[in-house]
Amino acid sequence: MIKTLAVVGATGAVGQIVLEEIQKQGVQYEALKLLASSRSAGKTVQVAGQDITVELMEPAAFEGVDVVIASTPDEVAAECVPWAVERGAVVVDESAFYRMDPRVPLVIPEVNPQAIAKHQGIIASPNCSTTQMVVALHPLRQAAGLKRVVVSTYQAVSGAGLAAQQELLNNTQSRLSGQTGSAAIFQHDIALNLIPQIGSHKHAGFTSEEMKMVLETHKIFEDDSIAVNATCVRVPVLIGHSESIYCETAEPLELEQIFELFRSAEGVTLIDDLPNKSYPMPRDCADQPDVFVGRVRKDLNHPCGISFWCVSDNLRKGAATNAVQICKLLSAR
Ligand SMILES: NC(=O)C1=CN([C@@H]2O[C@H](COP(=O)(O)OP(=O)(O)OC[C@H]3O[C@@H](n4cnc5c(N)ncnc54)[C@H](OP(=O)(O)O)[C@@H]3O)[C@@H](O)[C@H]2O)C=CC1
Ligand SMILES: N[C@@H](CC(=O)OP(=O)(O)O)C(=O)O
Repeated sequence: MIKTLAVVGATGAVGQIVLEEIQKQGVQYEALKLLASSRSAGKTVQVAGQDITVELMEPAAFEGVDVVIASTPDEVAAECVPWAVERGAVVVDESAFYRMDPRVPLVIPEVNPQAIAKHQGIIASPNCSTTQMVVALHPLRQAAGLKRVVVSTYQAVSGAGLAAQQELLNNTQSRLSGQTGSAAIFQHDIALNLIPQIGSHKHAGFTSEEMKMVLETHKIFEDDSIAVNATCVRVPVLIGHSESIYCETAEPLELEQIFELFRSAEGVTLIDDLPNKSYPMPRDCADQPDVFVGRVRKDLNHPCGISFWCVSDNLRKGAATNAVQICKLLSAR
């Protein structure tokens, strides 16, 4: 049982789902604190039928807190996470800021729960696009090794926070009424459009989001030899990231074996019936905790090549659900 649990960024796109997931997953705590910036301090949020006032996040707010789930922008995490750790709390952080720090475990409970044991006060939850891909690849890798991954993402606007969802809705209304919409959160107007840029230029023409998919996959699987090549695209969908994944295992797998691996994998739901038009789509997968897989095919030209389609709610398994699962693992230790 956690004595005092603090949710930082409780008013954000991810933070709001964290509050739901805490109840859904049955996290046991004596007291719950909600923290955010001065923009939201003083507002009331309902959690499990109880009104809780949002407090200002400042160093003293972490006095007496045992566990923190933090969902803030990177620069805010950089400042506030040490405040909590210095006061003895363990922090599950959703931001990208600490993920590649060698002292910080980067954890997906279905894949590398053992990594939690090495924490020194901070445990990071991975990037949303990386999480769903790694959950889906894990059973294939366990059965036959993993050499190469080529992934193209179709990422929902909610990946960029609450304000981004409003930008899609406003700009779509504008377009439909014959006007042009302005772009504040995204690089271009996202309405009825696709933007092949998520994050900033990072390395050799790849964006920061694409490089996260490479580096975080290596860290979680503890294997830098896996060749990962990502192209990340923003699409005009509210919730649910989709991914077209091509991978090459070290040993060949039969198609029926691949289906069976997906069917029995923890956290994976297989929906694959093309003749009956049945496959995962983001609208159907929103609000669900799992990673959905479908359109599974063997490469016609390579014995170890496998193609599949993967969809998951970026705010749930991509963020809040994963962080709350980590919190449950922590409190069970
Ligand atoms: N959206 C997604 O799919 C995913 C997001 N993440 C990560 O989760 C984190 C949160 O993202 P998201 O919820 O989408 O973002 P939002 O913009 O929707 O929410 C941000 C939250 O952080 C709070 N915050 C901002 N600045 C401060 C501050 N100075 N002090 C205290 N609180 C502050 C906001 O509070 P206030 O109401 O006061 O502004 C709000 O609660 C980010 O690091 C993001 O990269 C990770 C995986 C997936
Ligand atoms: N960048 C992701 C969401 C996200 O916030 O990722 P990260 O936590 O790695 O910054 C997206 O926009 O869909």
